[in-house]
This record gives sequence, structure tokens and C-alpha cells, in this order.
Amino acid sequence: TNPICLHSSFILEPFSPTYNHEDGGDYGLDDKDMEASVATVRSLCEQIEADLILLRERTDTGGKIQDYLIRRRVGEQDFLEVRVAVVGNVDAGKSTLLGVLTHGELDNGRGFARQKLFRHKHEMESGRTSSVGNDILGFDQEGQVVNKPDSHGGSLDWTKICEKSSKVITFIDLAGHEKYLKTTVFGMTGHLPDFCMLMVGSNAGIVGMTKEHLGLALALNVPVFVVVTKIDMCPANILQETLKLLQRLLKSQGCRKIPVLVQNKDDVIVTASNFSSERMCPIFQISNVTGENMDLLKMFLNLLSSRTNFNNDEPAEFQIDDTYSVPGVGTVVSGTTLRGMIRLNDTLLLGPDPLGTFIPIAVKSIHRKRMPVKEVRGGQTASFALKKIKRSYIRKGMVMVSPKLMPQATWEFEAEILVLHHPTTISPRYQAMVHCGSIRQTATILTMNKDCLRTGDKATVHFRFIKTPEYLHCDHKLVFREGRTKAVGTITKLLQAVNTQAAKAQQAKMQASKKTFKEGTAANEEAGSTARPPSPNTAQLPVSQSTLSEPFIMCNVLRKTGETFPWL
Ligand SMILES: Nc1nc2c(ncn2[C@@H]2O[C@H](COP(=O)(O)OP(=O)(O)OP(=O)(O)O)[C@@H](O)[C@H]2O)c(=O)[nH]1
Repeated sequence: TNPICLHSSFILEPFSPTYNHEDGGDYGLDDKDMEASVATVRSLCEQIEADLILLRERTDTGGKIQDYLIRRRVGEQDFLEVRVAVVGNVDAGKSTLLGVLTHGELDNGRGFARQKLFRHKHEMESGRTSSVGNDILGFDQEGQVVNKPDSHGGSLDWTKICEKSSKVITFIDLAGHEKYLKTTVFGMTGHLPDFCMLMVGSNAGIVGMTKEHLGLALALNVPVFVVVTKIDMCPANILQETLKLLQRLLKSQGCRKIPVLVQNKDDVIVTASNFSSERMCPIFQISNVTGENMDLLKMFLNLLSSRTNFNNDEPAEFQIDDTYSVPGVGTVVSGTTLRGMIRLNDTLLLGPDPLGTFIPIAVKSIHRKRMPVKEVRGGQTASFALKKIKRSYIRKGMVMVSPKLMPQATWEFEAEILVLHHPTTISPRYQAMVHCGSIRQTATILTMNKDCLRTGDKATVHFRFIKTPEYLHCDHKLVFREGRTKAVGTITKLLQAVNTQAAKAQQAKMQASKKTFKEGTAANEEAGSTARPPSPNTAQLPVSQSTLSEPFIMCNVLRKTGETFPWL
């Protein structure tokens, strides 16, 4: 037996039946023994509450070979989750493919399938994706697609899909146009994709943002598979040229991938079982109009497994990538559980706020893909309704963590960076947007171990966030960009963590001053005084010595946005 582990699914190539080897010996099993072996494996699967699913049977020179998938059984409330970021140049057919996969209806070549996915009116009109979209594709235990669009409006009932699915693929549909690159970078860093599906229009070839998106996936260590679309309308010689260039690009020094053209089920099984290694890069050639090779792509997606290894006993960590105000529910945050387990009514620490502090917050309800659940685990995306908090307090990049972690926010950090592109030279005091997980904030370069940096240079750089401290981890990947300047890197050291005690004292003082101010106002009003109270924006806020710069920055934030903190 040769089981290849794909986390919770296994592809097993167990049985080579009797055949005569070169050395004259008999190898493998006869039909009876083969049946007995399958029965043994099936009973072992029963013990671990998994199903044994026949993927394919083929006849080799020596006999029959069967491949099985062992898939853990999940309850009605649970499903395996895999996130796939969808990138590629404008018009590569990203939205169309997602429309075809999730709605089960082929395209007409004139934008029919993508209509079901556009979220904004301007997208409908221009035919261009501008925001990060999520679409889901559910597979049942046997690997059949469960998505059934509503016969009237064509909409999908996510709860039904999740209930019927053993595995749900979430596609993070990212914009292809250069002007939405910021959103694309956020999708790739903030939504923590397990894999990246790079789409290439066969007739257009490797154009525009294709290399940019591939580079981003490589920099963030996300395994990539390529889908070449529109093979129905592309002359054979152009398709071959596109495939040749693509393979050359993938094998080049910068990529060091092993491209594999997927042409049959065997290729799907081989590539899916070796895919997490990051080096293998399967290439599919499909048509959204005729549906050619769509079955191979679906089979591959069904065999993918999440790259996150979760351990329920670890303290929980949840990264926020969006916030909502839901009428009748209140503030809702969505994001990804990075580790540990979060249960209904758990109290977690939410932060950091502009002072770097974290506040206790209770989880009122949990949804996974719009389905109410009681808990979420590491690697799963979820949204939480929170108690007693205003949406304006929460921003993307904040986290909710177990109090056991005693979280600290950081203003400054050191990172090893590689400059992918800069028109001139980067030197200290240069500012650009740092993307790290769902954090997106401008940072200044304070110092670096070189005088200046040009395209292709590597350096150790000391950064400082300009607005608020953030919750960071060493070894996390970051993207540093501004206009056409791009750098990627890894955080190596956290510096100048916020003094939580001082920040808390600061908060208490502010609370007290606000209270006094309110009482004063009330007293003035009661007494019918005509004296105008000081404006909260111009009132002098107390400044603690140990966190001198932060409160000033916070005051600016308050002044600019006019926002107040929910508990003040
Ligand atoms: N003939 C043919 N046309 C296709 C195929 N895939 C997509 N198209 C057409 O190509 C056009 C562009 O497809 P989209 O799905 O909007 O491309 P996109 O990559 O999502 O573009 P952005 O959202 O702007 O990033 C549409 O008119 C589709 O109907 C295909 O396989 N064959």
C-alpha cells in the first residue's frame, strides 16, 4: 500500500494485482485477495469514521490498478473547507468559470455565466470585477457537485450547499484589472488562500497582470495551478504557443515550478496528490462554452485539501477581514480562524485599538458560509455577531484572540524584504502600504542595512506603522507596495510593543475626562448656562509619558474621522 496523505483526505494506491515482473516473480493480488484487501481497508475506514471511495480503475501491463479516496465523514453541520484565490488578467474568464462551476450552466462566450456573480451595478455594466467576491462549490461524499441554483432567480442557497457538502471550495474571486491591484493583494494576503488558481486566456496568452499575480502567489508561498480558458475559440497553433510560453515561465529561475499538463484522470490524481508540495504546477485547458475538460478540473478541486493543520487545543486566533452592521443583529465581523477553536459565547480579546489595547468581547452567534454553527476551528472562515460593540470601533486587520495569548500590539518591526520593482531607489523615510494577513496600513522605513534599495535588492528593513499599532507575528509574509513599487518579505523581529498597562491607564484617563466633560455639559444644560462647553475635538486629551506618540496619533484619527470609541 502507498497511502498519500492529503490531510483529511487520502489517496490510496493500494493494489497491484498479480503480474509477472521482469525477474520472473509474481507480484500483486489475484481478484479474490484484492476484494479481501479492499474489504479490510473499508473496515479500517469504518473505525476512523471515513468512507472509501473508488476514484478510478485502470488496466496496466500487469493487471488492474485501483485508486481510492479515503474521506473523513463530517456531520450535517460540518464540512471540509478549501480556499482558492482566483487571479489572472482582465478577460481571462475568471468570473465566467466561477459562474459555470457554481451554477452548472455553460457560458455563451458573451458574458452570460458571469452575470450571476457580479456584485455591483458598475460591474454589470463594465463586465469587470472590482471587489473581492466569494463563491462556493460544494462536493458531496462521492465527489459530486451539490450546487443547485434556484430555478427562478438562479441564486444559490449557501446553507443548503453546506448541509449537503463534505467539502466546500470557497473561491476568492479577485479583480484582474491593474487599477484594482490593491484589492487583489488584499485578497491574496488577507483571505489566506490555500491555493491560487491562475487563469490565462489561451488566445491572449501571458499578458498584463498574469506575471504580477503569479509573482504574488509565489512570494506568499501559495501553491499555484493554472487554468487556460477559451480553448474553443483559439487556433491550435496559438494555444500551443501559449502553453509553451507558460511552461517556460513556470520553469524559469524565478518560479522553479514543475508544470504538468493535465489531460486525463490519471494526471488529476497524480497532480492532486503531489500538489501541496508547492513545486508541482498542474495546467488545465478548458472551455467555459463547450465545457471541455471541466470534469477534470472539478475532480481536481474535489481532491484538494486545506493546507492548514489545525489543533483544537491551541489558543484561538481569528483574523478580521471585514465588518458589517446587520439590522436586528448588530455588529458582525468576518474572517479566518488561524488556529484553535472558537465556540458560541466564548469571550475573546478584540484589538488592537489605536492605543494598542485589546478589549474582552463575547461571541453571540457564529456562521460558516451563512450557516449557523456552534463552533469553528483553525483554517475555517466564519462570521461572528458580537455583543455590545459598535462597527466603527472595528477595522480590518484586527484580531480576536484567546485571553491566554496575552496579545500585544506592535508599532515597529523588522523584515527581510526583496524589492520586486522600484523605478528609482528606496531610502529611509520612504512610505508605502504594508499588507500582512488582513492588515493594510502605511508604514515608514526608519532604517535599513543598506544605504538605498533598487529593484532586485534584498535588505533587512526597520518599519514603523503610521496610524495604529498592529498585532503581528514573526515569520508572517508581507507585501510592501506603493504605485508601481513592489516588495515582498517576511517579518523577522517585533519591536516596540505597546505598553499595555500604560495604554490602559491612558484609556481610563480618557474615559474619565469624557465622563467629566459629559457631566459638565449636562450640568451646564441643567443650569441653563449659556457658556459653551469645550469641543471634544479641541479638549486637551491627557497624554501618558510612556506611550507619548501613540495618543497624539490617536487624537488625529479621532479628529479626522469624528469616530468615538464604543465604550467611551
Ligand atoms: N469562447 C469563450 N469565451 C469565454 C470563455 N471564458 C470566458 N469567455 C468570455 O470572455 C469574456 C470575459 O470573461 P470574464 O469572466 O468576465 O473575465 P474575467 O477574467 O473575470 O475579467 P475581470 O472580471 O475583468 O477580471 C466574457 O465575455 C466571457 O463570456 C471560454 O472558455 N470560451
